[in-house]
Amino acid sequence: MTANATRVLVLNSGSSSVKYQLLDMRSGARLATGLVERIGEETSRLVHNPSAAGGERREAEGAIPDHEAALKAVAAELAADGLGLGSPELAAIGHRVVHGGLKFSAPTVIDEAVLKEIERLVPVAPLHNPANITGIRTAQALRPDLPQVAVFDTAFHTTMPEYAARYAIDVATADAHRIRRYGFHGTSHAYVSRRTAQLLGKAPQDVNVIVLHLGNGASASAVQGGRCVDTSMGLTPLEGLVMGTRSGDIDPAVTFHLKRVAGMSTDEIDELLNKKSGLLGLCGDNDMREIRRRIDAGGEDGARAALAFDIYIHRLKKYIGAYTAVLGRVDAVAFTAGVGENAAPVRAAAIAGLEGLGMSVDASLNAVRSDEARLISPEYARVAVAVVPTDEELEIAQQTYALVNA
Ligand SMILES: Nc1ncnc2c1ncn2[C@@H]1O[C@H](COP(=O)(O)OP(=O)(O)O)[C@@H](O)[C@H]1O
Ligand SMILES: CC(=O)OP(=O)(O)O
Ligand SMILES: [Mg+2]
Repeated sequence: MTANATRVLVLNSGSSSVKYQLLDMRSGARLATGLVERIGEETSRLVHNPSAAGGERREAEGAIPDHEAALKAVAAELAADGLGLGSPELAAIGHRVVHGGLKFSAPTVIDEAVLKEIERLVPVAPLHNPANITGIRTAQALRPDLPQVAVFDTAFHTTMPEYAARYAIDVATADAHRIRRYGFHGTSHAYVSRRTAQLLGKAPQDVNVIVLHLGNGASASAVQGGRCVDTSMGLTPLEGLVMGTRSGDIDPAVTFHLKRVAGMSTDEIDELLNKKSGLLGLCGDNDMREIRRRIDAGGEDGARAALAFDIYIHRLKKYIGAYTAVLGRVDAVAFTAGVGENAAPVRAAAIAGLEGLGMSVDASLNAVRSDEARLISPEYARVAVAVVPTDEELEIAQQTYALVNA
């Protein structure tokens, strides 16, 4: 790596999307940001924004069949602005990797052994790890000389105490198959809990925060003095909150029933719970904007959307209550990710009725639209309620750059 290599490209490959950012770590500039969504459909869309590097924002629609094609399209867009992967200014590529099991509690330079371990974990992150592997392999082929770094969603949760991480099942069976709670979205929970402490003017070690990461995937975590002590996702990103298309918590016997009585196969049940459940399964929509629109329109259709919304909120409230008990003292509740940052009605409904826990939301502060971290609780409130935009890409870039310069 040369002294001029101060840039990091971050790839956040999801099940059907790739988000990316090119950052200059010396100046802090985000030279390019972008997104490929609906990969595998006819209507894939690429949005590329190199405005910080003086380029023009571009949007293209058309079929992008898989993640490899998506990454090649991203590489071509970057190259068109003189920001291509061939640039000598590039120091490293940082990859979000969703499942790192117990092996990886820190960012890791990727070699064949690391890739093999990420591959071994595919059965416990079937929507995510395959996309992450494709991202890594494609980037390696384009720049074999460059360090590629994996930043794991599970890393932040490795501090969970054993009594929070273990399921109450036979220990020998659990250990033989490494069945335990790993937790996900850790990069976001780490960033948001630290940023919340900063917003309160305190050091992370002095603050207890409940972080609610509400995107398409959603998870809650209890962060005590900067360390994660509990989180809602488990062996896989299926447990916990109601999500866009995932059920979150259910009685595990539902799966036996679906198999024995409904005659479904294991793969069909997997698909049902991961892709056809959650808000989508409940009302036919997984986008909170559309759900709010239907509720506002009223009628029978609105009532169906309202029930889905209420189920989503009820689960969220239960986790806020549970993590209040786990933490003992809560200094802040922080809402983040697509729904948490944008959906004021979700924040209002989740906190409504929690005055007994010292939590409330000021309606006019909650209605403000902003990209900044901000408080939405009234001044007198015992617990701060905050909206804190997450920045997984910045966090991944910083961890990647620190590792390759260590
Ligand atoms: N303005 C908005 N109002 C309400 N919900 C929104 C808004 N913008 C985005 N969302 C929600 O955020 C979700 C995407 O969140 P995001 O954190 O980007 O998810 P992911 O990273 O899992 O793809 C959308 O599916 C939608 O439900
Ligand atoms: C782990 C996980 O659920 O990630 P995402 O929200 O990106 O689907
Ligand atoms: Mg996300």
